[in-house]
Amino acid sequence: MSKTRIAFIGAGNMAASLIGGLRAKGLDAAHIRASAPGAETRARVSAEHGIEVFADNAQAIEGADVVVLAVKPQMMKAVCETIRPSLKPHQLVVSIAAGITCASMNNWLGEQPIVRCMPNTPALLRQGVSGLYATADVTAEQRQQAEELLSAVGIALWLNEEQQLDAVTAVSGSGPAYFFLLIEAMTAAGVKLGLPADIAAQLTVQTALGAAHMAVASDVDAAELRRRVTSPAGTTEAAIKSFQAGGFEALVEKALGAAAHRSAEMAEQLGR
Ligand SMILES: NC(=O)C1=CN([C@@H]2O[C@H](COP(=O)(O)OP(=O)(O)OC[C@H]3O[C@@H](n4cnc5c(N)ncnc54)[C@H](OP(=O)(O)O)[C@@H]3O)[C@@H](O)[C@H]2O)C=CC1
Ligand SMILES: O=C(O)[C@@H]1CCC=N1
Repeated sequence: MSKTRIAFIGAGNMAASLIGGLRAKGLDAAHIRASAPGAETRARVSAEHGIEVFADNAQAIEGADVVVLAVKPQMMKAVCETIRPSLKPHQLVVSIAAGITCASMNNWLGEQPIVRCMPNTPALLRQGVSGLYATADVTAEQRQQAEELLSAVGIALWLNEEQQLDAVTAVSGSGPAYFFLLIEAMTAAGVKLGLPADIAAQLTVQTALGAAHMAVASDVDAAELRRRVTSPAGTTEAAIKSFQAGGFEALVEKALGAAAHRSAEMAEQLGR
C-alpha cells in the first residue's frame, strides 16, 4: 500500500473517511489525489489531508494505480464517461456506489478491472465494515490493494457473488440508520416514561455501545447474550414479548428486504 497511488473521484463523506483512514495508516499524502466539482469541497479535503485536488476528473487519475469512484449512484454514468478516454487498462477501478453493477461500469468505462464495494458511515471513525466483490480481470495484487483501502477504515469482507452486495447494502450499508432509528425510538420512549431527554439519550447510546462491545467480545451468540439479560418473568421478558407480539423479526426482515430490493432496482434504473 505504501507505494500505491490512489485517485478519488468525488470527495464527499465516504471519500473523506477513506482518505483519513489511509493517511492514518501512513500512506503518503503525495500518493493520494481527489477531484470534485465544488471549490469548497476541494479546499476542505486539501486542507484536512494535505492532498492534491482537481476540478478535472481526467487529470486526477493520471498516474494512479487505483481509481476510487465515490460519487452518488446517479452521477456514476456521467463520471465514468469523463474518465474513460484517460483510463489505462492496468488501473484498478474501485466503486463504492450503491446499486451500480460491474457490468454497467464496464459498459461505461470499457473493459477494466473493477472492485465493487459497499462500506458504511462508521468508516468515519474507522469502525466501518465493507463487502467487496472483484471481477475476473482483477489481479491478486489489485485485490490486496482494494482490501488495504477498505480495511484502513474497518473490516473488509470478500464476497463470491456480486448479487450478495444487495444484501450487504441492506444489512451494513444502510444498517447504521436502523440503529439510529432504534436510538431515537428508545430515547423518546424513555422520555415518555419520565426521564429528562439528555439522560434518556445517554442511557440509550451507552447501552447500544455496551451491547455492541459485548457482542464483539463474547464467545457466545447474540441470542445467548439476550437470554442472559432476560430473567424469567422479569422486565426484559415483558419487553421482548411485546416486541415479538408486534412482529419485530418479520418487520426487520421486511425492511432489509426493501433495502436489498431497492439496491437491485437502482442497478436496473441507473445501469442503462
Ligand atoms: N453515505 C453512506 O452511508 C454510504 C454511501 N455509499 C456510497 O458512497 C457514494 C458517495 O456517497 P457520499 O460520500 O455519502 O456522498 P457525498 O454527497 O458526500 O459525496 C459525493 C461527492 O461527489 C462529488 N461529485 C459530484 N459530481 C461529481 C462529478 N461530476 N465528478 C466528480 N465528483 C463529483 C461531490 O462533489 P461536491 O462536494 O463538489 O459537490 C461530492 O464530493 C455513493 O455512491 C453512495 O451510494 C456507500 C456506503 C454508505
Ligand atoms: O441510502 C443509500 O442509498 C446509501 C447506500 C447505503 C447507505 N446509504
